[in-house]
Amino acid sequence: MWQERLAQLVTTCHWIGAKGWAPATGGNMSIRQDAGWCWLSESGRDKGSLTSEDFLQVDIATNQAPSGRKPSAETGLHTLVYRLFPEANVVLHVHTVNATVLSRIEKGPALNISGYEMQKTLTGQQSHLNTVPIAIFDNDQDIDALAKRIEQHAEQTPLKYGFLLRGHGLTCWGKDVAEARRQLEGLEFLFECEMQRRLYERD
Ligand SMILES: CSCCC(=O)C(=O)COP(=O)(O)O
Ligand SMILES: [Zn+2]
Repeated sequence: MWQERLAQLVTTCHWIGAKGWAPATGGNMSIRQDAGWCWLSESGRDKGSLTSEDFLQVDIATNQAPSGRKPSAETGLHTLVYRLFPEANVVLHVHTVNATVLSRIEKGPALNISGYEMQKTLTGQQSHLNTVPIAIFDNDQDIDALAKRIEQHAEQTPLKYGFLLRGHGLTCWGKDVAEARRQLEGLEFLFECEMQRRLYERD
């Protein structure tokens, strides 16, 4: 089961690379194996040309990789998602221009998306009239501290779909590769719309 999921993830990484959403080794991707383990992209790789050999098994509770190779520098954010959301089986982190810039333009704690038909690409959303908040966290080179901050925030305000790291990128997830990929593409489309709207409306 997880082997098939990993093969699908590799295909999705190539798609992400072709989109230009993981430039210059940016981004990282993972799948859940089971309740205790996940498979994460190796740190420093070009994420657009990964093979299944470039994924390392990681303990979700401890962030340790038995192989001794170095999983993503942002492993702690992937394992946090797997701990917070038992239904999440795939995590995608990308460095798109829209996520990077919009998360800086928006100074508040969330990007509120409303008024777009494409919101319905996000699981459970049925109307453009709803507001979908995507939380934004200030970036931090200390991933343990960042993960703790996100975890504390999530205790008060549940996260949905993903979160933005200010000036850094988007992390999103899904129950399977298809859902994570659809939501990534949907969010990126919505971010592009919001960038353009703010440019033209000077919001
Ligand atoms: C190369 S961009 C800086 C690190 C980063 O934000 C990222 O997403 C890639 O880090 P990794 O260790 O997963 O290669
Ligand atoms: Zn990153």
